[in-house]
Amino acid sequence: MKGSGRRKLDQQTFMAQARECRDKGYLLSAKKIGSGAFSKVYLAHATQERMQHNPKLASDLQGKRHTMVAIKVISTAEAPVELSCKFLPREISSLNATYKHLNVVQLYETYHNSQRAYLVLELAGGGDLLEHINSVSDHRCCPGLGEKEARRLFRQLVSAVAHCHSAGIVHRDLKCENILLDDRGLLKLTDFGFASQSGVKKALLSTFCGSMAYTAPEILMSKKYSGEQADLWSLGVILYAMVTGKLPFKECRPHRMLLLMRRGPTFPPGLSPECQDLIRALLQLRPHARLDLQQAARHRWTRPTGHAPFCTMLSTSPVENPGEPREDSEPPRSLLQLRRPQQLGTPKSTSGPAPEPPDASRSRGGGSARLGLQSITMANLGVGASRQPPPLCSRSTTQNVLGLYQVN
Ligand SMILES: Nc1ncnc2c1ncn2[C@@H]1O[C@H](COP(=O)(O)OP(=O)(O)OP(=O)(O)O)[C@@H](O)[C@H]1O
Repeated sequence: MKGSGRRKLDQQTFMAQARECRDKGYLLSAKKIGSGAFSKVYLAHATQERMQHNPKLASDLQGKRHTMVAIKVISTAEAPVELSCKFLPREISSLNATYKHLNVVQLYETYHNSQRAYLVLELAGGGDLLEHINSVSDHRCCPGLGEKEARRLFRQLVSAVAHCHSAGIVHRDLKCENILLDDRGLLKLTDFGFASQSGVKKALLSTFCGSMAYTAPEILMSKKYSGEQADLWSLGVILYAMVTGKLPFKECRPHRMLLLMRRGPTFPPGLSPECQDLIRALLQLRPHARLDLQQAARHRWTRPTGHAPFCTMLSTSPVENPGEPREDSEPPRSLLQLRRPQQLGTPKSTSGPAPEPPDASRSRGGGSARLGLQSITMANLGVGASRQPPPLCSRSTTQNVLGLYQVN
């Protein structure tokens, strides 16, 4: 279709979406604040009438003193059937199960027709953690966030993940792109499309999920795994990315990735020994050897001497815990500044052959990532043998987080 024809169709689609939202009590703005493979996320306003009919929305927006929400519009008619039948229901039920925590994006309501599904979400207008790390790195002319800010965000992240786990939800796709910030600098965990309901039995899982750079070794090895322990590994990768502006292990080929994991992370000079210790304790090859969430929350880096105890942090009750004030001087970013770098907009597919992502480590799993892994075991990776000191980082293993999207 020619450019003008495409634009006209897009306009008609948008008008239809705006009408459908208005009928439900939301005023859709033309401001697109994000997109996925089959979804677009718009800024919208809830009408007073809608708030009167939706107590979740009313209580939350009154506290925030605005009427803005984010509406995620999913083109179910165009998407693979798996999305409507599997990933979308999973996302909705996980968001319902994790309602309500200050650091997990809230789902206010959903509606759908034969063409589209709509998710009315809490607005997190401060961009994602990846953008934040990159912009702070540029600002400081030094990769990564300062440890003080990283600690503030990490505490909120641990709290969010603990809340999900206590609600029986394992995320399985924890990564910087799935962590949003709001205008107050509060962290909001999102994108539960790969989440799994672990239930009471906490059965071991076997599906390959997530993005390779954040994926736990046991998943790369196609082992049955505990979703909780796999999430802990991803937390270690995210913390490393926050404090260094880089990924600890960067390889497209799973077997090479496993070798890097076995060697362990290397750290830039100047990073505190406490922070290094916490990262190492999360990035343990043996899932059982990883710190659990309670231990991560009590670790001396997370809660240095003089910090108020953070006992409310791991509260399992589904109520808001008090947010922590921003300690850093980074000003909150306004919605007007919200944008995604061009290269982040590459569509991702939830099934079938994905359009080639800019970097394979960003693509979401799938069978191909497991090829050739069957013969790799903890034993031949040398787990348990004494560790060699990690080699100096080479460029390929310490790619700047931004660089991830520039590699083909
Ligand atoms: N609640 C929100 N507030 C602000 N922005 C949001 C919100 N939810 C999503 N976004 C923006 O929209 C983008 C796409 O959202 P999301 O990742 O949920 O869509 P998706 O269809 O699951 O994407 P993918 O195809 O990558 O899985 C996010 O990266 C983020 O920038």
